[in-house]
Amino acid sequence: MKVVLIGVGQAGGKLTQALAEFDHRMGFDAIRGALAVNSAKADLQSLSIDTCLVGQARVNGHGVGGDNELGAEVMQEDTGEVMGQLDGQITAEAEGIFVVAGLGGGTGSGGAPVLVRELARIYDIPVYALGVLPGRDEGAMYQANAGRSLKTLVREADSTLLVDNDAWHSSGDSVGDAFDAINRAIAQRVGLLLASGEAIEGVGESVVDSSEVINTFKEGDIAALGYASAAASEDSAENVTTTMSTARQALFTGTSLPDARTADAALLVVAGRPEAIPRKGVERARRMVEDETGSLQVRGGDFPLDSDRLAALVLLSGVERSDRMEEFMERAREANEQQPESDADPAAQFQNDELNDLF
Ligand SMILES: Nc1nc2c(ncn2[C@@H]2O[C@H](COP(=O)(O)OP(=O)(O)OP(=O)(O)O)[C@@H](O)[C@H]2O)c(=O)[nH]1
Repeated sequence: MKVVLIGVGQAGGKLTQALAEFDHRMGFDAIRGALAVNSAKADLQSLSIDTCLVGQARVNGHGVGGDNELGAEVMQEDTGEVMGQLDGQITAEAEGIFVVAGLGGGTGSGGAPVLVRELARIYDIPVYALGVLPGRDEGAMYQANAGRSLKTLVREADSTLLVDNDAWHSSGDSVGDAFDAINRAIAQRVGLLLASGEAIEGVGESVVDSSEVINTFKEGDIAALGYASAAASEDSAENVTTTMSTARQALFTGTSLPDARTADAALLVVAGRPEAIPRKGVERARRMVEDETGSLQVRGGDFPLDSDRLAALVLLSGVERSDRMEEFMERAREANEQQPESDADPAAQFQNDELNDLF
């Protein structure tokens, strides 16, 4: 699936860069453009992808300090500049746009929904959000910001693929190291999903194509992505059990949103050398995903990849009823009530009482 990525805020920019690097390193070429947008100049300077500074007139390159209403406002004011920079990148071959952001901060949290809405208005291709939920130990402001941002993203985006920072615990010795490890893990999963939806000439019908990814996303508001891999034998007949156990692991312990299991639709992709992928195993694993998610719309297919391992990717669409989502929304609602009354323009993007009717 050929996509253009737009990272908003610090997490969004770093994740976008990690995705572009993974895509390049693997030789996939699914990512046709990558732009980082931020109100903090310093955050953009450390990136090697294209960048766009917004809100200079308001915050003079210093960021919005976790104020996501201000994040929404600066994006609104400078949308034209961002769109101008995207003009040459979103070409006719692009099949989707991903707006990537950490939902707990200011620039990404407030700016991403504004950008998604604007992109959806202008382009005919699907506009997705890739959003990072703050971990449980992050403060009330982060939870409230993420709740408000998510509320708007769900309304504006074709689908919101959520990644929970709590889904990966890293042994990195600093917060920066831990984030880098999380970003690499996310880039690998999302990068494989995007690449697996690329039409590859001369391969069999069982190979996943971009319409299957798009149609799976279409079935729900919030999506999660599971991943696991294992060493494989060269002979596909010996890999039936491995395919089943890897798919189970991807679904039960490897999702980007812990506990996400019931879904409205799902896509199982088994990646590895074509001669090592057992057809019977893929079909059995697909039926297992059907049983476990309770969805009757579970697509399955292969992704030829030159690797000694077999990997299973499970895209789950419509996971808003998961325990983690409900727990997060409850905390976001509580945190939102504790926030001081907003003095922003009532027509502004976020309204505090909106959270009460989420989902
Ligand atoms: N996975 C991941 N999460 C991150 C990273 N950096 C920050 N976060 C998370 O993202 C949220 C904060 O968002 P940032 O992207 O730092 O903030 P911002 O959008 O730049 O907004 P301001 O700094 O307020 O202008 C928090 O919940 C962090 O835990 C990162 O590199 N990777």
